[in-house]
Amino acid sequence: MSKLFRAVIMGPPGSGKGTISERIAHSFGLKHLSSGDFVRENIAAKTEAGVQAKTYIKKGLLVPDHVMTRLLLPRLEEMTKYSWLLDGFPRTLAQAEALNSACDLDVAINLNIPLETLKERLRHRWIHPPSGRVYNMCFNPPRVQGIDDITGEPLIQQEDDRPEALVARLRHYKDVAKPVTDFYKAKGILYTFSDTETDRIWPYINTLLSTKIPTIQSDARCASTH
Ligand SMILES: Nc1ncnc2c1ncn2[C@@H]1O[C@H](COP(=O)(O)OP(=O)(O)OP(=O)(O)O)[C@@H](O)[C@H]1O
Ligand SMILES: Nc1nc2c(ncn2[C@H]2C[C@H](O)[C@@H](COP(=O)(O)OP(=O)(O)O)O2)c(=O)[nH]1
Repeated sequence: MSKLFRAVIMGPPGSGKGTISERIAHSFGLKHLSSGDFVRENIAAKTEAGVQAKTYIKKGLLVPDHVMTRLLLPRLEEMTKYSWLLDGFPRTLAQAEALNSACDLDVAINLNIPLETLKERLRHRWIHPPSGRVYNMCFNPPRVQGIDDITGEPLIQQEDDRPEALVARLRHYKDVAKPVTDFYKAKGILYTFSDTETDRIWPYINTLLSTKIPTIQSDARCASTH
Protein backbone atom coordinates (compact mmCIF):
# COMPACT_ATOMS: atom_id res chain seq x y z
CA MET A 1 0.00 0.00 0.00
CA SER A 2 1.38 3.46 -0.83
CA LYS A 3 2.20 5.77 2.03
CA LEU A 4 -0.32 8.54 2.52
CA PHE A 5 0.56 12.21 2.30
CA ARG A 6 -0.50 14.56 5.09
CA ALA A 7 -0.13 18.32 5.01
CA VAL A 8 -1.44 21.42 6.74
CA ILE A 9 -1.75 24.91 5.30
CA MET A 10 -1.49 27.95 7.58
CA GLY A 11 -1.86 31.67 7.11
CA PRO A 12 -3.99 34.60 8.31
CA PRO A 13 -7.60 35.06 7.17
CA GLY A 14 -7.60 36.00 3.50
CA SER A 15 -4.09 34.68 2.84
CA GLY A 16 -5.36 32.27 0.17
CA LYS A 17 -5.50 28.98 2.11
CA GLY A 18 -8.85 28.00 0.64
CA THR A 19 -7.89 29.05 -2.89
CA ILE A 20 -4.53 27.25 -2.80
CA SER A 21 -6.00 24.18 -1.08
CA GLU A 22 -8.50 23.80 -3.93
CA ARG A 23 -5.65 23.95 -6.46
CA ILE A 24 -3.64 21.38 -4.49
CA ALA A 25 -6.65 19.06 -4.13
CA HIS A 26 -7.32 19.36 -7.86
CA SER A 27 -3.69 18.88 -8.98
CA PHE A 28 -2.62 16.15 -6.56
CA GLY A 29 -5.89 14.39 -5.76
CA LEU A 30 -5.74 15.01 -2.02
CA LYS A 31 -8.79 15.55 0.15
CA HIS A 32 -9.15 19.20 1.17
CA LEU A 33 -10.36 19.33 4.77
CA SER A 34 -11.40 22.78 6.00
CA SER A 35 -11.82 23.42 9.71
CA GLY A 36 -14.08 26.39 8.92
CA ASP A 37 -16.39 24.13 6.90
CA PHE A 38 -16.53 21.65 9.79
CA VAL A 39 -17.40 24.50 12.17
CA ARG A 40 -20.12 25.86 9.83
CA GLU A 41 -21.61 22.37 9.37
CA ASN A 42 -21.83 22.04 13.15
CA ILE A 43 -23.41 25.48 13.50
CA ALA A 44 -25.97 24.67 10.82
CA ALA A 45 -26.77 21.32 12.43
CA LYS A 46 -26.99 23.06 15.85
CA THR A 47 -24.75 20.47 17.50
CA GLU A 48 -23.55 21.28 21.02
CA ALA A 49 -20.09 22.20 19.71
CA GLY A 50 -21.68 24.27 16.92
CA VAL A 51 -23.78 26.33 19.33
CA GLN A 52 -20.71 26.99 21.48
CA ALA A 53 -18.58 27.87 18.42
CA LYS A 54 -21.09 30.41 17.12
CA THR A 55 -20.76 32.67 20.17
CA TYR A 56 -16.99 32.99 19.62
CA ILE A 57 -17.12 33.47 15.84
CA LYS A 58 -19.58 36.34 16.24
CA LYS A 59 -16.99 38.18 18.33
CA GLY A 60 -14.20 37.50 15.83
CA LEU A 61 -12.53 35.04 18.20
CA LEU A 62 -11.13 31.58 17.69
CA VAL A 63 -13.20 28.67 18.89
CA PRO A 64 -11.57 27.23 22.09
CA ASP A 65 -9.08 24.42 21.54
CA HIS A 66 -11.08 21.72 23.32
CA VAL A 67 -14.19 22.46 21.20
CA MET A 68 -12.14 22.46 17.97
CA THR A 69 -10.23 19.27 18.68
CA ARG A 70 -13.48 17.53 19.65
CA LEU A 71 -14.96 18.59 16.32
CA LEU A 72 -11.97 17.80 14.18
CA LEU A 73 -10.05 14.76 15.40
CA PRO A 74 -12.97 12.32 14.88
CA ARG A 75 -13.24 13.60 11.29
CA LEU A 76 -9.56 12.84 10.72
CA GLU A 77 -10.07 9.32 12.04
CA GLU A 78 -12.58 8.80 9.21
CA MET A 79 -9.80 9.75 6.74
CA THR A 80 -7.17 7.16 7.60
CA LYS A 81 -7.29 5.71 4.06
CA TYR A 82 -6.81 9.04 2.29
CA SER A 83 -4.10 11.59 1.67
CA TRP A 84 -5.28 14.96 2.89
CA LEU A 85 -4.52 18.64 3.25
CA LEU A 86 -5.88 20.29 6.37
CA ASP A 87 -6.80 23.97 6.02
CA GLY A 88 -7.46 26.14 9.09
CA PHE A 89 -6.22 23.69 11.72
CA PRO A 90 -4.04 23.91 13.75
CA ARG A 91 -4.20 27.58 14.69
CA THR A 92 -2.75 27.28 18.17
CA LEU A 93 0.14 25.38 19.68
CA ALA A 94 -2.28 23.23 21.72
CA GLN A 95 -4.04 22.23 18.47
CA ALA A 96 -0.70 21.48 16.77
CA GLU A 97 0.26 19.24 19.68
CA ALA A 98 -3.11 17.45 19.60
CA LEU A 99 -2.73 16.87 15.86
CA ASN A 100 0.83 15.68 16.34
CA SER A 101 -0.38 12.99 18.74
CA ALA A 102 -2.97 11.84 16.21
CA CYS A 103 -0.80 11.68 13.05
CA ASP A 104 2.56 12.46 11.42
CA LEU A 105 2.64 15.36 8.96
CA ASP A 106 4.85 15.51 5.85
CA VAL A 107 4.59 19.24 5.08
CA ALA A 108 3.34 22.45 6.74
CA ILE A 109 2.70 25.24 4.22
CA ASN A 110 2.80 28.75 5.71
CA LEU A 111 1.43 31.74 3.75
CA ASN A 112 2.92 35.12 4.65
CA ILE A 113 0.81 37.89 3.06
CA PRO A 114 0.93 41.67 3.80
CA LEU A 115 -1.84 43.08 6.02
CA GLU A 116 -3.17 45.59 3.48
CA THR A 117 -3.57 42.81 0.91
CA LEU A 118 -5.56 40.73 3.42
CA LYS A 119 -7.94 43.57 4.25
CA GLU A 120 -8.59 44.32 0.60
CA ARG A 121 -9.26 40.67 -0.29
CA LEU A 122 -11.70 39.99 2.53
CA ARG A 123 -13.79 43.04 1.70
CA HIS A 124 -14.54 41.35 -1.62
CA ARG A 125 -14.93 37.73 -0.46
CA TRP A 126 -18.25 35.94 -0.93
CA ILE A 127 -18.90 32.27 -0.26
CA HIS A 128 -21.41 29.56 -1.07
CA PRO A 129 -21.97 28.05 2.40
CA PRO A 130 -23.25 24.56 1.45
CA SER A 131 -20.16 23.77 -0.67
CA GLY A 132 -17.57 26.14 0.86
CA ARG A 133 -16.82 27.58 -2.63
CA VAL A 134 -15.07 30.95 -2.28
CA TYR A 135 -15.35 33.85 -4.73
CA ASN A 136 -13.73 37.24 -4.87
CA MET A 137 -15.56 39.99 -6.71
CA CYS A 138 -12.25 41.07 -8.33
CA PHE A 139 -9.96 37.99 -8.42
CA ASN A 140 -12.38 35.14 -9.22
CA PRO A 141 -15.91 36.55 -9.54
CA PRO A 142 -18.92 34.27 -10.07
CA ARG A 143 -20.39 34.25 -13.59
CA VAL A 144 -23.51 35.99 -12.27
CA GLN A 145 -23.07 38.47 -9.42
CA GLY A 146 -24.18 37.06 -6.06
CA ILE A 147 -24.91 33.56 -7.47
CA ASP A 148 -22.96 30.30 -7.12
CA ASP A 149 -21.70 29.07 -10.53
CA ILE A 150 -22.52 25.41 -9.96
CA THR A 151 -25.82 25.38 -8.06
CA GLY A 152 -27.30 28.80 -8.91
CA GLU A 153 -27.86 29.38 -5.18
CA PRO A 154 -27.16 32.76 -3.50
CA LEU A 155 -23.72 33.72 -2.16
CA ILE A 156 -23.23 35.35 1.24
CA GLN A 157 -20.61 37.41 3.00
CA GLN A 158 -19.49 35.67 6.19
CA GLU A 159 -20.14 37.44 9.47
CA ASP A 160 -16.46 37.14 10.39
CA ASP A 161 -15.30 38.86 7.16
CA ARG A 162 -17.02 42.10 8.21
CA PRO A 163 -14.58 44.85 9.19
CA GLU A 164 -15.50 44.88 12.93
CA ALA A 165 -14.66 41.18 13.32
CA LEU A 166 -11.71 41.29 10.94
CA VAL A 167 -9.29 43.51 12.84
CA ALA A 168 -9.69 41.39 15.99
CA ARG A 169 -9.14 38.22 13.96
CA LEU A 170 -5.93 39.45 12.36
CA ARG A 171 -4.52 40.63 15.70
CA HIS A 172 -5.35 37.34 17.33
CA TYR A 173 -3.84 35.38 14.44
CA LYS A 174 -0.44 37.02 14.86
CA ASP A 175 -0.30 36.18 18.56
CA VAL A 176 -1.18 32.53 18.23
CA ALA A 177 0.44 31.55 14.92
CA LYS A 178 4.09 32.12 15.80
CA PRO A 179 4.41 29.20 18.29
CA VAL A 180 2.76 26.93 15.69
CA THR A 181 5.14 27.87 12.88
CA ASP A 182 8.07 27.51 15.34
CA PHE A 183 6.79 24.02 16.22
CA TYR A 184 6.81 22.92 12.55
CA LYS A 185 10.12 24.66 11.87
CA ALA A 186 11.70 22.63 14.67
CA LYS A 187 10.35 19.47 13.00
CA GLY A 188 11.91 20.53 9.67
CA ILE A 189 8.62 20.47 7.73
CA LEU A 190 7.79 24.21 7.51
CA TYR A 191 7.72 25.86 4.06
CA THR A 192 6.90 29.60 4.03
CA PHE A 193 5.72 31.48 0.92
CA SER A 194 5.52 35.29 0.80
CA ASP A 195 3.86 37.36 -1.92
CA THR A 196 0.81 39.53 -2.58
CA GLU A 197 -0.53 37.23 -5.34
CA THR A 198 -1.66 33.61 -5.16
CA ASP A 199 -0.74 33.12 -8.81
CA ARG A 200 2.88 33.92 -8.02
CA ILE A 201 3.00 31.61 -4.98
CA TRP A 202 1.26 28.68 -6.63
CA PRO A 203 4.16 27.55 -8.94
CA TYR A 204 6.47 27.21 -5.92
CA ILE A 205 3.94 25.15 -3.97
CA ASN A 206 3.26 23.03 -7.03
CA THR A 207 6.98 22.31 -7.42
CA LEU A 208 7.39 21.53 -3.72
CA LEU A 209 4.53 19.04 -3.69
CA SER A 210 5.59 17.48 -6.99
CA THR A 211 8.87 16.56 -5.35
CA LYS A 212 7.30 15.38 -2.08
CA ILE A 213 4.31 13.38 -3.21
CA PRO A 214 5.92 11.05 -5.81
CA THR A 215 8.86 10.44 -3.43
CA ILE A 216 6.56 9.22 -0.71
CA GLN A 217 4.56 7.02 -3.04
CA SER A 218 7.57 5.44 -4.78
CA ASP A 219 9.32 4.79 -1.44
CA ALA A 220 6.22 3.03 -0.22
CA ARG A 221 6.00 0.94 -3.40
CA CYS A 222 9.63 -0.19 -2.90
CA ALA A 223 8.92 -1.07 0.70
CA SER A 224 5.87 -3.14 -0.20
CA THR A 225 7.77 -5.30 -2.75
CA HIS A 226 10.33 -6.50 -0.17
N1 LIG B 1 -8.53 25.67 14.12
C1 LIG B 1 -9.43 26.54 14.61
N2 LIG B 1 -9.33 26.98 15.88
C2 LIG B 1 -10.21 27.84 16.38
N3 LIG B 1 -11.23 28.35 15.69
C3 LIG B 1 -11.38 27.94 14.41
C4 LIG B 1 -10.49 27.00 13.81
N4 LIG B 1 -10.90 26.80 12.54
C5 LIG B 1 -11.99 27.55 12.37
N5 LIG B 1 -12.28 28.24 13.48
C6 LIG B 1 -13.38 29.17 13.71
O1 LIG B 1 -14.27 29.12 12.61
C7 LIG B 1 -14.30 30.38 11.94
C8 LIG B 1 -14.42 30.14 10.47
O2 LIG B 1 -13.28 29.41 10.05
P1 LIG B 1 -12.67 29.60 8.59
O3 LIG B 1 -11.37 28.87 8.58
O4 LIG B 1 -13.65 29.32 7.55
O5 LIG B 1 -12.61 31.06 8.53
P2 LIG B 1 -11.71 32.17 8.66
O6 LIG B 1 -11.33 32.46 10.06
O7 LIG B 1 -12.47 33.11 7.85
O8 LIG B 1 -10.45 31.66 8.03
P3 LIG B 1 -9.77 32.03 6.82
O9 LIG B 1 -10.34 33.33 6.39
O10 LIG B 1 -8.40 32.06 7.40
O11 LIG B 1 -10.05 30.91 5.88
C9 LIG B 1 -13.02 31.07 12.38
O12 LIG B 1 -13.07 32.46 12.28
C10 LIG B 1 -12.85 30.59 13.80
O13 LIG B 1 -13.66 31.34 14.68
N1 LIG C 1 -6.94 39.83 -5.56
C1 LIG C 1 -6.62 38.61 -5.16
N2 LIG C 1 -7.53 37.92 -4.46
C2 LIG C 1 -7.17 36.67 -4.06
C3 LIG C 1 -5.92 36.10 -4.37
N3 LIG C 1 -5.88 34.85 -3.83
C4 LIG C 1 -7.06 34.65 -3.21
N4 LIG C 1 -7.85 35.75 -3.36
C5 LIG C 1 -9.20 35.99 -2.85
C6 LIG C 1 -10.12 34.81 -2.78
C7 LIG C 1 -10.96 35.14 -1.54
O1 LIG C 1 -12.02 36.00 -1.90
C8 LIG C 1 -10.02 35.93 -0.64
C9 LIG C 1 -9.37 35.11 0.44
O2 LIG C 1 -8.86 33.93 -0.11
P1 LIG C 1 -9.14 32.53 0.59
O3 LIG C 1 -8.59 31.48 -0.31
O4 LIG C 1 -10.55 32.45 1.01
O5 LIG C 1 -8.18 32.70 1.86
P2 LIG C 1 -8.23 32.03 3.30
O6 LIG C 1 -9.03 32.93 4.15
O7 LIG C 1 -8.80 30.66 3.12
O8 LIG C 1 -6.77 32.00 3.73
O9 LIG C 1 -9.03 36.47 -1.50
C10 LIG C 1 -4.98 36.88 -5.12
O10 LIG C 1 -3.86 36.46 -5.41
N5 LIG C 1 -5.39 38.11 -5.49
